[in-house]
Amino acid sequence: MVRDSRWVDPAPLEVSRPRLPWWTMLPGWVKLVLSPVAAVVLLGWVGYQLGRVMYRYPLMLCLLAAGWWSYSGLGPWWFGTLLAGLLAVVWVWWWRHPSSCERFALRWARTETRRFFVYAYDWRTVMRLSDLAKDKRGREYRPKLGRVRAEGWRDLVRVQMVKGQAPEQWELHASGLAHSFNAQSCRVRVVKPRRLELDFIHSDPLSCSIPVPALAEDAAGVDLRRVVIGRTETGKPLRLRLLGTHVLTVGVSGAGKGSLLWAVACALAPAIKAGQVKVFGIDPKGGMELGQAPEVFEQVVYDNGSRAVTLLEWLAQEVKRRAESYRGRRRAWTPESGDPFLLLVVDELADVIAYQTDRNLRDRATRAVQAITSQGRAPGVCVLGLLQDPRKEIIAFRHLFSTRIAMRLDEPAQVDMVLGDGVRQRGAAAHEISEHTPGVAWVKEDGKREPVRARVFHVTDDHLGQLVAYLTGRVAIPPVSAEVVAFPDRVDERSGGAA
Ligand SMILES: Nc1ncnc2c1ncn2[C@@H]1O[C@H](COP(=O)(O)OP(=O)(O)OP(=O)(O)O)[C@@H](O)[C@H]1O
Repeated sequence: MVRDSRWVDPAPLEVSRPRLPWWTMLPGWVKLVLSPVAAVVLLGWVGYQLGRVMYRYPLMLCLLAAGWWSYSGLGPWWFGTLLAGLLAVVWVWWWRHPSSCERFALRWARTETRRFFVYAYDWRTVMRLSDLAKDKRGREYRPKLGRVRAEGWRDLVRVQMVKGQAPEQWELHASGLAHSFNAQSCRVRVVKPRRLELDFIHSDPLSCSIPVPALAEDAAGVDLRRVVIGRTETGKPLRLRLLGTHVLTVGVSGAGKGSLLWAVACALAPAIKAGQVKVFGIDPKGGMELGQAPEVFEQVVYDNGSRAVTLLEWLAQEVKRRAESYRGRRRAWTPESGDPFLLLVVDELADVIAYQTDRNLRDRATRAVQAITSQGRAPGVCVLGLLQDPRKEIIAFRHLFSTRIAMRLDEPAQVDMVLGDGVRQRGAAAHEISEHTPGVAWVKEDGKREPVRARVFHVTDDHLGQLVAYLTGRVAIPPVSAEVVAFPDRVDERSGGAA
């Protein structure tokens, strides 16, 4: 027997009604009149797509056409012979002249294959799964894949963002994008409104140390706006500005801060010798660093006590004196002013302005450094401060250093403190610099959006010997090489001794 026989309304039919394109509703004669226009538009679209493919993959298309022609026209033997001949030519070219082979053949081939098999192949899936594509009213808005350039160690991929997107969204997804496209890391750079360039990094071009070049002879070649102290990851010289700026370098112990300061000294050597640049130094570590070549300095102090503070206060006075003497005559220091350019190097700045236990000395040192950094740019005085700990309690006036260099650091928060907010998200991961690559650093100048990754020259004791010889005119004494004596064999403790 049926117990509950009440009538229940059937569920409404839950299927979406098919939507026909608008033009199917047009009357037949209108379709007839418009059909030539539609055919022209269709042909134009097909031509545009074909042109795009030919523009993106010229090498691949030429090779495919030549392969098809030789295989079908000449037969498999000829095809195999021509292919082997082509490979042999490329190999010999690469062997005899690798740079031109790389530039004109390998880079093209690599770019087209990586574009096709890596980026174009997976683009749609990766955009959807990373939430960078949007679905609105049944229409998908997907970022467009633009130009790809494979340089071997990195792929540069241009992207056109969808409307309403911000580069910050891409920065948040950078790590996921790197994994999706099998890269070690991904950096996001803004090229122009709506256009981004993604750097997919595959290997580190700065993994080998870079020797310091021979000392220049001519002081006229020293440009204080572009002092070359290393090489960037793109192979260009790393140019550090000293005139009109102050430089703060932060890195853990062993990050290579010493190399950086000696690379600056080597680059300035002709100007130091000619008296156009005078370098002052404070090394609170008892001279372990600056004491290696004291001849570079006009005056150098090996502690953080009253002598260091007196030097700082003298420099602060000099800044004021110059500012007064230039008043009404010139806006900023130039070599024609008659004064030398002054560079103050403070190794472990924290020891001078934070760790000094005598409060009076600490306050005087802090006031003097603040005075030099806030007023010294125009009168030709520059501070190069080296530091291990960038916290606010250690240095509250980081913003007065307009060039900041982050060498290897321990934590991401330290990178933000040194380089400023948002720079780490753009790729400047100084906390990920390997301990096996001392001297690698991220350089950020105020006014330039993009940080630069570079490695400073490796300055060895030999180079320092040459630098001292160059400045003093004395013959360089090669460092004494020690003979390593093997440990004696372990003596049995029971028989009366231990090795
Ligand atoms: N640019 C470089 N290229 C290759 N090796 C380097 C470079 N700079 C430094 N090194 C090596 O790294 C080690 C540490 O360098 P350095 O003493 O300059 O570091 P640091 O940051 O000054 O350390 P600390 O703060 O303890 O003085 C040294 O053995 C040095 O030879």
